[in-house]
Amino acid sequence: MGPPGMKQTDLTLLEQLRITEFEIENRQRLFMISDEDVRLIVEARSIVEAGLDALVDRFYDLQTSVPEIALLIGDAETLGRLRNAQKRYISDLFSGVYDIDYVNNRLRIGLVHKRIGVDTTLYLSAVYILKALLSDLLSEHIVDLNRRAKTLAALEKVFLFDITLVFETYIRSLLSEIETSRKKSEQYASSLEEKVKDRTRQLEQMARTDPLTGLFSVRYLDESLTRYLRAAERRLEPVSLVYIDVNDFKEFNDSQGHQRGDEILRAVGSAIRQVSRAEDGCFRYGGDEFCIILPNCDREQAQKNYCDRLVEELDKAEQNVVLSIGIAQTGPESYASATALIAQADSAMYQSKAEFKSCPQLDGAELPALEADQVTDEALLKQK
Ligand SMILES: Nc1nc2c(ncn2[C@@H]2O[C@H](COP(=O)(O)OP(=O)(O)OP(=O)(O)O)[C@@H](O)[C@H]2O)c(=O)[nH]1
Repeated sequence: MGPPGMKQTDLTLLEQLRITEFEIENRQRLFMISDEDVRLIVEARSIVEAGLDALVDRFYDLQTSVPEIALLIGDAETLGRLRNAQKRYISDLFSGVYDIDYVNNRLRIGLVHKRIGVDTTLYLSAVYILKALLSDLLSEHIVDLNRRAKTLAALEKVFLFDITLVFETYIRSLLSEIETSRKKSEQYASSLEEKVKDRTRQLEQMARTDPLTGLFSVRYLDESLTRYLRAAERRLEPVSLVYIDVNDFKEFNDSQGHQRGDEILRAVGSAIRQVSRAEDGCFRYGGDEFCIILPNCDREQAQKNYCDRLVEELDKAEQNVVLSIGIAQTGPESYASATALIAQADSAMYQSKAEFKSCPQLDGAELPALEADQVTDEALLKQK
């Protein structure tokens, strides 16, 4: 083919197949077509011209008697065109000029045969019949046996020369069909691969997300927290884990219905998203519980910059919802495991809840302050 970007239709058949004058001469040499062969063929021309119409009629009588050939030819007009083309071919054959034009016409025949679906067996049998008819005609008129044999041998060589050209385009056109379907199946495979990747991404996203709140699902909490802890350890930064539980959530469900319960959980989720930074990890732990990982954040900052703001934010949407919140900090001196940190934050949350339950009329500000060594992690109650 030509330079990249060039279309097949920009090139002639000869250019596509790289058949040059030199290549034509080379082929003639390979089939040993000598000047004498060409001369003998040209000398037989008058015999052929005189019998041309009858010969072509006979040829098509034989061809159309084969049902599959008659079907391929199809109609009288096509048959008429084929007769003329065949006459031109025989005239060209006996002109003795096997140049670029001649070759180009032969190549075109291969292409047309391929296009209309003439298989190679039918083509070869037609060549055989034509050659037999021409042999009969020439044998009838060339009396000198030696000359007759030489003329028929010369004809044989030119026929072979022609057949190779026809097959050349035939094969090339088959190869380009294979190439086209290979490209198509490659495209199909890569589009399929893309679809599978997209779907996998979607499924992963779905698996990672809690559908009700849009926060991350608990399934990834351990794995994710471990990653946060490793990163914090490398940078010697503290990490805080905030454990949140909705107080008396069951009551909302029981008295106002499950849908109302869902609405509250969504409101908590949305308040969490509102106050979280992009680098925080927000998880629904299950039921009415939530876990937030705050990287590079100590307990005090978690309380002031996160928990207080979260309570304020939730208050805008739900005035009667109270959260119990526990905070556990780890690092920068030493680092707890993910499981231990979750357990600490959970127990801090429980302690805070217990205090709220024993003294529900107090709000957060009035709650007795917890001693730092009283619990591993400070328990906090956020109450409105
Ligand atoms: N509406 C709704 N309810 C849920 C969902 N998941 C869990 N629950 C319910 O949430 C309730 C949680 O109740 P508990 O664990 O007893 O907690 P609580 O009522 O908040 O009690 P305390 O934590 O002691 O204040 C249960 O009744 C669950 O059935 C959910 O996705 N939607």
